[in-house]
Amino acid sequence: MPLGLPDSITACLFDLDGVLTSTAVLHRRAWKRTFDDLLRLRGEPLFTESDYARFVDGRPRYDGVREFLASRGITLPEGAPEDPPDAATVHGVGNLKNDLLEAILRHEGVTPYPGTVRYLEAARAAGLAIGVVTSSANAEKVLDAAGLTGFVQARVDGVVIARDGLKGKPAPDSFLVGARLLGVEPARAAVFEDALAGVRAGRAGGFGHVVGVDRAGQRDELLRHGADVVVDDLAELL
Ligand SMILES: O=P(O)(O)OC[C@H]1O[C@@H](O)[C@H](O)[C@@H](O)[C@@H]1O
Repeated sequence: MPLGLPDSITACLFDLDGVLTSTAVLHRRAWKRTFDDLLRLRGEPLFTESDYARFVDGRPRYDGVREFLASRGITLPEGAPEDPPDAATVHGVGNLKNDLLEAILRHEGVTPYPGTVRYLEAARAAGLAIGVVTSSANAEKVLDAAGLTGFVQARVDGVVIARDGLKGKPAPDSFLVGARLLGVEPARAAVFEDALAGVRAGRAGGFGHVVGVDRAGQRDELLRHGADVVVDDLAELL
C-alpha cells in the first residue's frame, strides 16, 4: 500500500476546502453569519455545526442554500445569479455568503495543510496523477493563494459544475469528470474528502478507494457515508 493506497490506484482526486487547505472553517463561518441573520429575523434556532455538515458542506453554493432552508421548512424564490446580497432569494443568500467569504479570505489568507503538501509531493514523485474536485467556485483563487496550483493536472470546480450543468456532490458527477480529465477509470482513482456529501459521492462513483479526512470530529459519520478509511491528516498515510 504505497501512500496508504491500494496498488491498483494510479490517480488521486482531492477535495479542496478541508483537505488541501484549511478553508473549510472559513466557509462554515461565512455560512453561519449568513444563515444566522436570516434565522434571527424569523425567530428560528440558529445554524449549527451539524446543519453545516449535513446540508451545506461539500455541496455547490446554491445547493447548500436550498438544502439547508428546506431542512427548516423555508422556501425562497430562486432569483438569479446576479441578485444582490440583500435579495431574499436562493441566489441572494448564496451571494451574501460569498461576499462574506471573500472578505474573510482577504483578511485571513489561505494556508495549505503541511501534511497535505508532503502527501502531494510524495504522490507526484510516485507518478500518480493529481486532480482537484471541489464544489467551490473560488477554487482557482484558493489554490493559487495556497501555492498548490503547480500540483494540479485537472481541476473540476464550482465554475465548471455550473457551466456544464453537472450535478454537485453528493452526486458523483464532478469526481467522474475529474477522473475522465486525468484519463483514468474511477476504479483506479482514490478520492480524498472531508465532507459527508463528498465521501458519499466517492462511494456512489465506484472509485477504487475513498479516504475520509476528519477535520471536524466526524470519523464515524465519514465511515458510515462511504469512506474506506479515515485519517486526521494525510501525513498519516506516508
Ligand atoms: O461558495 P463557493 O466558494 O463556491 O463554495 C461552495 C462550497 O464549496 C465547498 O468546498 C465547501 O465545503 C462549502 O462550504 C461551500 O459552500
